[in-house]
Amino acid sequence: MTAGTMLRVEGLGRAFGGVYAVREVNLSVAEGETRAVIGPNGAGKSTLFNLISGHLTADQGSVHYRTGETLHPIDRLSAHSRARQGIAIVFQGARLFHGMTALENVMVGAHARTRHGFVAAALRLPRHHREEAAIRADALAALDRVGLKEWAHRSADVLPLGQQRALQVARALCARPRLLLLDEPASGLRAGEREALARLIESLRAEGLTMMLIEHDVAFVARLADRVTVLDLGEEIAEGTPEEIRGHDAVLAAYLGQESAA
Ligand SMILES: Nc1ncnc2c1ncn2[C@@H]1O[C@H](COP(=O)(O)OP(=O)(O)OP(=O)(O)O)[C@@H](O)[C@H]1O
Repeated sequence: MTAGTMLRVEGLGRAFGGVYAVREVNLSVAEGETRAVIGPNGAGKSTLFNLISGHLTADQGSVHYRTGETLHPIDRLSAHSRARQGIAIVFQGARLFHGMTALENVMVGAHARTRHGFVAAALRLPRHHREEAAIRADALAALDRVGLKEWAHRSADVLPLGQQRALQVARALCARPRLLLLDEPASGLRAGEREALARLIESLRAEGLTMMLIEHDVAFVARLADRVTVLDLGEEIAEGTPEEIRGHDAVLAAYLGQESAA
């Protein structure tokens, strides 16, 4: 069976103070694909993710996303609406809620997507109790999926960094995403923690979840990604399989340029 397209980005552009952070970017991500987005610092990777998730609005271009059988434009939808349609993002360096358990951290994320949300929760309406039980079950399932079930009732503050990242992924999974955007989930992790995260991403990939992943380590990318998009100065300079990208002249130039500037 040929997989359909999950996401199509056309001519996408966004400027800050007259300078393009993302410019004329075109890409398509297939259902079930893991797409890595790489590029030097300031290349526009995070901006691209925020344009897809709706946390930033585009100046130019469009984003189409699969709902049902076809792709639909989502440019006019808020981040909240896009999240409800299954686009989840784990922000770079996202924080956890201190003083809460791992389970509560996941549940707080899930409350934001419910129909009644905090108002019903605060008023303790009956419908809130039904929702609360459902959210709790979803949150426990998400923790189990990332290997943190044993930590559910422990304070999130004591989690090692690698498990904090897994907890962020659990929060995103609790919304039952169809497209998961991970912005540098491995940054700052030690080798063992990176390995655990790689295995988690591999397991989500094996489940068929469509993902986009920002990452600097080319070996990490080669292991996890089906295809790689390379950005430099806001523009897409290459796209291909990890093997194709590794030998690409423009990619090497972008990275070497960054090293010599550093
Ligand atoms: N909210 C903002 N206001 C002003 N400029 C911004 C804003 N967000 C991003 N930029 C600029 O847009 C460019 C792209 O930034 P972006 O964070 O998307 O790059 P990146 O590839 O994710 O970089 P890094 O690898 O360092 O995270 C940079 O020059 C950055 O300074």
